[in-house]
Amino acid sequence: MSDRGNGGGSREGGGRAHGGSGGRAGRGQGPGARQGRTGGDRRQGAGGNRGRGGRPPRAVHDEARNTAYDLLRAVDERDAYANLLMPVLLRERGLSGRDAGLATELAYGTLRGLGTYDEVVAACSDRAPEDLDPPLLDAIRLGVHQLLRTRIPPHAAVGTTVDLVRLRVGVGPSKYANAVLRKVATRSLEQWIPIVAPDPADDPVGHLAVAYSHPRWIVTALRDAVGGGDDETAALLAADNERPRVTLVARPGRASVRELLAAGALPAGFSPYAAYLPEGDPGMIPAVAESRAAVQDEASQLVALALTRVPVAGGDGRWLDMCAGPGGKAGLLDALATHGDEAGLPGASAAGASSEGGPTRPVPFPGGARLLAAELQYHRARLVRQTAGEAAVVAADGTAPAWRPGAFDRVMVDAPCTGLGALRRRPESRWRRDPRSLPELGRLQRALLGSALGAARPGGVVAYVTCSPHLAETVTVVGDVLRDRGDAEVLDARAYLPEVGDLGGGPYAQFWPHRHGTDAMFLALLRRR
Ligand SMILES: C[S@@+](CC[C@H](N)C(=O)[O-])C[C@H]1O[C@@H](n2cnc3c(N)ncnc32)[C@H](O)[C@@H]1O
Repeated sequence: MSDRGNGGGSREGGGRAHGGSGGRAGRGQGPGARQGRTGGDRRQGAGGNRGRGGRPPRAVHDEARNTAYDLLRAVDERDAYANLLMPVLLRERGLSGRDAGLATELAYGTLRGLGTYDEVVAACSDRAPEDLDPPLLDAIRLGVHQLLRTRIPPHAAVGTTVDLVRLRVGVGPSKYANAVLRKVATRSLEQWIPIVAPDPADDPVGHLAVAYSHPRWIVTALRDAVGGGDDETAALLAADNERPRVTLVARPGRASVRELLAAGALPAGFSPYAAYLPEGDPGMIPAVAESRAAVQDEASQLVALALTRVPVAGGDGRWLDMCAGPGGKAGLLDALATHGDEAGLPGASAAGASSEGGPTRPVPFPGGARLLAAELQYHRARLVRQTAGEAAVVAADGTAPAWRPGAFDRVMVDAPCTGLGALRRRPESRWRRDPRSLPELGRLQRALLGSALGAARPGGVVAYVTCSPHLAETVTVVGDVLRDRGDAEVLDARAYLPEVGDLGGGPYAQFWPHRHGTDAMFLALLRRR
């Protein structure tokens, strides 16, 4: 993984294990070379795992921890996506129930927290984490996660990690891991943070980066976007470290929230088509298995719904989703276009609101439209076909449109972005994102939004959406495109989401994990003049 990029130098704290004079520890070096670098720690391991007569006992194979470890190695060695690989590993190894839950929690928690953990490791060793052999470092991180963020007893956290290192890395490194972890175990996470993180008075961003395990540039970007100071930034970063709840969408005309509730889901807070699944495999719910319902973040549902609620005068039969793959929003838009917004809005009616309420009042769409879903990548366009059954789906470049200008009444452009709004979902992604991708993404975002406005007819509506709150991808893009084109006006997106509060100062709507429990999704609604 690329960059830990944290807040800066650790301050001296708990006694460091003596790692000797640098050099990489690991399989390449004989264990003898490393013995003694761990501070000459001859004491019994904290796991009590030294056998009689001083000989180490046979390490115990622990399938859940081994699986978590293999996931960490795959993420590091071959850039695997944790949330795609983990289900495969669990299936291959026959892990289910508590073991599957443990393996997943340990792997994802370690990936999220490693920015903090590496600073603690640095304070407990005279070798910098980056000088350690990556397999050893990953195992130690797994142990630190168990010590500092789980209820696993310290002796078990240390003992099982030492066993893991002995089995998977070597006997010498296991002694080093034992020494480091025993030092880590002398303090709680709350006690380590003031020791290893920069002083918040001197370096607030650096402090937050270490305390909440985010790269520094992401802390800066999120702090600018949330605009609420360090306390609110801390709440946001903390929410990024939580496992997101599983939210389902019942696609109108195909499934109902009632059906999802009957299958064990709970009522949702905002979207009339959402339900929360507290536990269990969503794929076991018939409506999900039959693609009538799906897993979809509530903010993703609401931005699609908001686009359909803006009244448009004249015809309203042609909709476009310009960046549709893999098809989450297209699946909902397709169902809304075909069957209408069945759930409706309190106090609004499809018949009267448009004429009586003026052009800004939200209106439930009555149905009878057709969606064209476009996606650049052919294999992702195929996925859209599975979710958007009534839509026409094409593999097409939205910046070089195959459709006539001004052909659509409503256009969704859910632009490619850094994904900083969905860090909760992809545990390793914060370490892989690169701020150097922003200029190129910005060019594409501007081109796509310009093209979306070109595709909308005068009076038609465009939704510009990103799963990132980064200002360079949100307000800056919209502002630049509006200034250059001069043929669109901004609507107050919040007016089309009356069930959601706290969406910011407008006219855009910004969702937040710590405020809404959703991804940090951004929505701008624009009307073509
Ligand atoms: C943020 S994702 C869209 C997610 C999708 N709306 C959903 O809800 O499932 C952005 C998508 O835009 C596609 N894309 C990138 N450049 C594009 C272009 N020039 N034209 C059309 N699609 C493009 C990407 O392949 C990616 O699938």
